[in-house]
Amino acid sequence: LILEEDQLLNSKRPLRFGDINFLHTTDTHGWLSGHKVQKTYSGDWGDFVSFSEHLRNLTAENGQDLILVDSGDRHDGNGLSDATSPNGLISTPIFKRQHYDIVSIGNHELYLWENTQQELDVLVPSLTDKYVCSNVEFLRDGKYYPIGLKYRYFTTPVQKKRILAFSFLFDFARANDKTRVTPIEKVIEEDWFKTVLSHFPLREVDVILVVGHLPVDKNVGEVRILHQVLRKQYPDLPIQYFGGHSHIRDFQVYDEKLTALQSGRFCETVGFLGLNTSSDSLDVKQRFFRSYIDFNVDSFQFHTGISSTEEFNTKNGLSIKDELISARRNLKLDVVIGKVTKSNYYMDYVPLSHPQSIYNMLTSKVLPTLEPEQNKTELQTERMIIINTGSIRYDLYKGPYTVDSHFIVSPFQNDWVRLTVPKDVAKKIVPILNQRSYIVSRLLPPHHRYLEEEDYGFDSSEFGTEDQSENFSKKLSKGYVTEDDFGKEGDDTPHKAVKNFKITNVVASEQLDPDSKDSQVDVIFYSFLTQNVKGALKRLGYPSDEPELYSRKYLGMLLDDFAATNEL
Ligand SMILES: Nc1nc2c(ncn2[C@@H]2O[C@H](COP(=O)(O)O)[C@@H](O)[C@H]2O)c(=O)[nH]1
Ligand SMILES: [Zn+2]
Ligand SMILES: [Zn+2]
Repeated sequence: LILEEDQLLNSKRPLRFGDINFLHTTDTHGWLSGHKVQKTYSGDWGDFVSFSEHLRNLTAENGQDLILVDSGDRHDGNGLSDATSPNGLISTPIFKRQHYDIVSIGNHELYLWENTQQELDVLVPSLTDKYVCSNVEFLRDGKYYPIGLKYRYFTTPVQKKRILAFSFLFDFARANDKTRVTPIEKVIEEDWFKTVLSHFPLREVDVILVVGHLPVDKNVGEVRILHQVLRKQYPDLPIQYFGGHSHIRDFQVYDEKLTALQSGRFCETVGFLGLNTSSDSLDVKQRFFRSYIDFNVDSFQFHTGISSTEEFNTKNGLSIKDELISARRNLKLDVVIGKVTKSNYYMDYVPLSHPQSIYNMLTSKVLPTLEPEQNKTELQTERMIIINTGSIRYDLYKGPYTVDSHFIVSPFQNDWVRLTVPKDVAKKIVPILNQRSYIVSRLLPPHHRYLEEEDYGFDSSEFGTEDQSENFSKKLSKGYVTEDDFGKEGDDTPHKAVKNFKITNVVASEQLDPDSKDSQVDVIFYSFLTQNVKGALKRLGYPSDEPELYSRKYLGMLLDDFAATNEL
């Protein structure tokens, strides 16, 4: 069948269902109301619930199971989750209206005790045995307790498959002081873990499921350690990992019966995994099928075969959509403060020096507006302001700049602190902070190449503006083109690939006089970076005291004020 080009333009890659099928979300970061200015990701949590309800019926009718899993990071990145105190107050109850079979924890649930408390008060009690945390515990009356269950052993409703599930967070060193994260290499030596493996021998288990908030790249780190233990204990069993944290789409084959799926970020993707457990003779591509489903109603309706929106919207889905509308209204998230008219500002679709780089815009226009709280007599005439690029969470698109915008771009309400150091020392701090990836910079799939600054000549046309060149693929909307261990057909919707430029760990706004060589400089940075900056100064042979408070007007507030009085 030769489809007309416009049909091809809107074509989607169908799902291939297995005995057991999974839907995976990760790093949703509060984006439950969808992306208002990006049609590709315009689906909201109500649409996702409608989609999953139809898919559960569809699979059950075919004698198959559908399992839903989420691997954490459920706030910090959108006003729906971050415009309340504690953040997540309104968004978590909406999140939990989705019927998950396994929910695990991300590092963003652990920076502040108030967020961990919310997991314990809201999600754990309502999810009961579905909240699984194998290596994170909380402190109560001097004793550590698991957050939820350390593992879950359950039987699937349709196929009656016996699943042994674990959930691991990466070796996170910044958890609040009332929680603790035990690295995987230690967990596998703990009695409870060994007891579970011996209590559920091969004959008692059909599938091992690991839902984790950690990158699942088979060539690096912690998952490989876990893989060796599980594969040894369950030599011939299908094992399925779902990972997160690095905000990428990726799929990796560890062996014929073990694969790992990562499903992006910010409600841009619903990861799908179809697993055939029935036959032993299947090769890996017959046993596993993966898809990265664009988080929008077109994709959801296509995969459920329901063309009418009225039929697609379920009762729960519609009620969640209504709840999202009233939540956004109550939080005033769509109240307009200013306008983004000049251009879109991107995190890594353009190099840092590009005028459309969001880091360029922030360091050149917004950070210089930061004013000290203390009297200026104690201050130096020159200063540099350092931010970590991981604190900037999303692009800023043309259109109204609203109350939601600063939560989307920079949700962290960190104070600014100050250290005064000689200029020649100050100028060496940023290069040191950029030497390692300890302040997480984006991790793209191993096949994906970052572009360097010198690759600047690429087509930097606006995201979403289609150039009308003859070539068919050029007419596709921009989006993910994911290359993984199964090739480049994993995205459910063909896109024209966006390009990603390498982004450093930190960037700085420098107001330094090139002529004054030996002056002292005020180095201003987020309180969040204190240990990193002090570590860099120590490496420079300039150990420092604790920094002083400079300002409590966090970046999101600076951006709001700038947008209210300037054209962005
Ligand atoms: N400036 C701040 N940056 C923060 C803070 N909390 C987290 N972060 C940044 O987020 C990434 C981790 O995000 P993830 O979604 O990949 O888990 C972390 O590496 C920091 O760069 C904060 O309070 N202030
Ligand atoms: Zn995240
Ligand atoms: Zn994370």
